[in-house]
Amino acid sequence: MAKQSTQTMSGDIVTRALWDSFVKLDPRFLVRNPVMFIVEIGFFITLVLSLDPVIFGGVRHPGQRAYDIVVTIILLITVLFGNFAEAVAEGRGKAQADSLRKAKTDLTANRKSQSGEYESVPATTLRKGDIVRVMVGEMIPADGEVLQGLGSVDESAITGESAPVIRGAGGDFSSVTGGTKLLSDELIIQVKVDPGESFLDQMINLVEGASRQKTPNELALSVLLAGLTLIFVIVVDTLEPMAHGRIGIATLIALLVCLIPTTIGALLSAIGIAGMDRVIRFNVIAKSGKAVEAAGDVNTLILDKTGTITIGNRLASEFVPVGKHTEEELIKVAVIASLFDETPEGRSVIDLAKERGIHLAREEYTQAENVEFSADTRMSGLNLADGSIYRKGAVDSISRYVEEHAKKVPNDLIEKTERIAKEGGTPLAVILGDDVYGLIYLKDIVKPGMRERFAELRKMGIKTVMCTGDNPLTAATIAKEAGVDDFIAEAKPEDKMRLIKTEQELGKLVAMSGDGTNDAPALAQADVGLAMNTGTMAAKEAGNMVDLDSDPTKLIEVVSIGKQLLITRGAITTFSIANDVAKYFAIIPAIFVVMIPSLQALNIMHLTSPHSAILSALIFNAIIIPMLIPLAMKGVKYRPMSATSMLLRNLLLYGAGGVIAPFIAIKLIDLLITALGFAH
Ligand SMILES: Nc1ncnc2c1ncn2[C@@H]1O[C@H](COP(=O)(O)OP(=O)(O)OP(=O)(O)O)[C@@H](O)[C@H]1O
Ligand SMILES: [K+]
Ligand SMILES: [Mg+2]
Repeated sequence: MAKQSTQTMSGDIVTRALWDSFVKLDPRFLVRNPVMFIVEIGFFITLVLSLDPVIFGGVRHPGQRAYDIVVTIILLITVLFGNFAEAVAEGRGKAQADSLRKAKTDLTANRKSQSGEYESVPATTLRKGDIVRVMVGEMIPADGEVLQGLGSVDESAITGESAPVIRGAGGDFSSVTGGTKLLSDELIIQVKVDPGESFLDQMINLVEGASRQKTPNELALSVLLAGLTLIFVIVVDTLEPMAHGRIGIATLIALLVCLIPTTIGALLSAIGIAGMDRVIRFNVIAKSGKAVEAAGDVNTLILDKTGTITIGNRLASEFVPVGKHTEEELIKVAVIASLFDETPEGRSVIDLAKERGIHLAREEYTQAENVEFSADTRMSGLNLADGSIYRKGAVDSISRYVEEHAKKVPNDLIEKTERIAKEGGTPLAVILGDDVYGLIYLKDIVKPGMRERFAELRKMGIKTVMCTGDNPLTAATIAKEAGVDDFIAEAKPEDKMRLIKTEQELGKLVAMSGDGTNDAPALAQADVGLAMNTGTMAAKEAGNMVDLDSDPTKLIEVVSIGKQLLITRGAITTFSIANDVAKYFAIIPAIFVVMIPSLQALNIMHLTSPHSAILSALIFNAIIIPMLIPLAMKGVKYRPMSATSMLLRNLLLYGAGGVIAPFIAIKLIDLLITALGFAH
């Protein structure tokens, strides 16, 4: 979905946004944005004045109606520009929602009835708990979990990724999404959602902004802006009697609009929407704007070792016998322990054994009981019908198992384990019964460029913690090589949870990624929980973001996007307020020089007339909004650096820029309208 539309604004989006700018003039809608609402009220007042200049009393000046009309038009344009900014930001999401809706229409399902027969029903009638059968070539009718079967699924309607993915019963690849297509085999699926709550429905709501609520930060900023607005309303109101009617109502309204923070008021929601949109274009679904903001504030990043920091394709590269055992004996035991182990590690043991000339047929072991690998036991293997137990697993888990049977592990086990671990490899101990035969050396390498990325994160002030089920020595080697700040080894899923809680107790915001059901509690506990799309339903429900590409390293980019959102908002707020202050100095002297001639000394801008000063400022105030739309949408260019140097740099750039820009622009506009003869 997301990848196809990389353009910032397409023609369709702009046309729709232009129309929406007028729809959004509805005061019932605009009242949610106090700053722009005040501008709209000002517009209504000057509109009435344009019709009857003395409706509120006072005397009619020559040329006043023309002036009032011009002010009215500029005020209307100001509001429209603000609406346009928001509409453009929403536009891309709406276009995406339209294409997602197409994936939803008119699906039928084969639902299992009471009698056990399958009957064809519309997908919209499916309920949580229903069982459906999907045949090759059919669309999967609802979100659910595979109960039976294994097949490849085309998820491009949702992920935009054309390569099919494998989905099957059990394990962490069992969840399927409604609206995707089964390309091979047959699946029996249990429906996990009621109508309207599906992943696709949620995505449509999200990209469309229908469920968008102001985030706590946005709310705080809105209150601040409303407060500033109120102050200026009071200030301008008290000016009125001082001016003894010499300053017209339209001028006072124009002055007010110039002083209140219209720029950030107009762009605030566009910045937030664009931030979520950037995440979506990155094929990550953020369930709320709050999640994206939290990503920007993250202090601690928890990352898995295998597959995140390392390539993750851990392959067996050596068999290391211990004690009195030979390599051949070791290989045989290792192969039996791996016969039905479908993990990459398990398959690679079989492959290496074949290279060494040892091959055993699965068919001879159909009576055996397969013991799947789990992150809790950190072992896998086979129980034969004759009662013999074959296992391979983490050396500490295996050692504990052996010692529980009152046996001692061979003396050379520790020394050989250390050798592998110090090289950054994962040692797996292999046992038959309680007898340790030796080690499998699993090789894994750190992904290229990891060191640089962690250095960037450090510059942003983010601590990275590697969390792994591997032994402390391997963990230390990989941690050093990759350049993470800290690590925990021999970690079980619940240790991640403990780590998150400890960090949070220190006042830190924590981000993590995960895919398994046992990651779900930690994903829910983390401030940013990025669930993999291939993961279980529980994980996807617990996290506040879902990565459609299932790439755990994306957490790093998500944090950068969040930071960029916060920085963009800060930069435009600084610019907006600096602008307003500068406008104050530019136009106030020009206006009051009429009343108090000694103010002439302050009139450094030498604008043609009070009216042209006001109009120039008002025009600048309006056009700065569309000029900043691209920045609001794309975000301020972000370089990793510490928060303080970032703050200083932005204050300098956007603060100083915001002070200087209006002086130059207003002077230029004043010259232009003077040249055109509108300055009176
Ligand atoms: N297929 C397997 N059979 C037996 N033991 C395994 C298997 N795969 C991994 N192990 C062992 O279990 C340990 C824990 O594995 P787990 O997948 O939980 O963590 P990890 O992959 O080492 O680290 P990370 O949490 O970074 O992914 C591994 O370090 C390894 O010693
Ligand atoms: K303003
Ligand atoms: Mg793992």
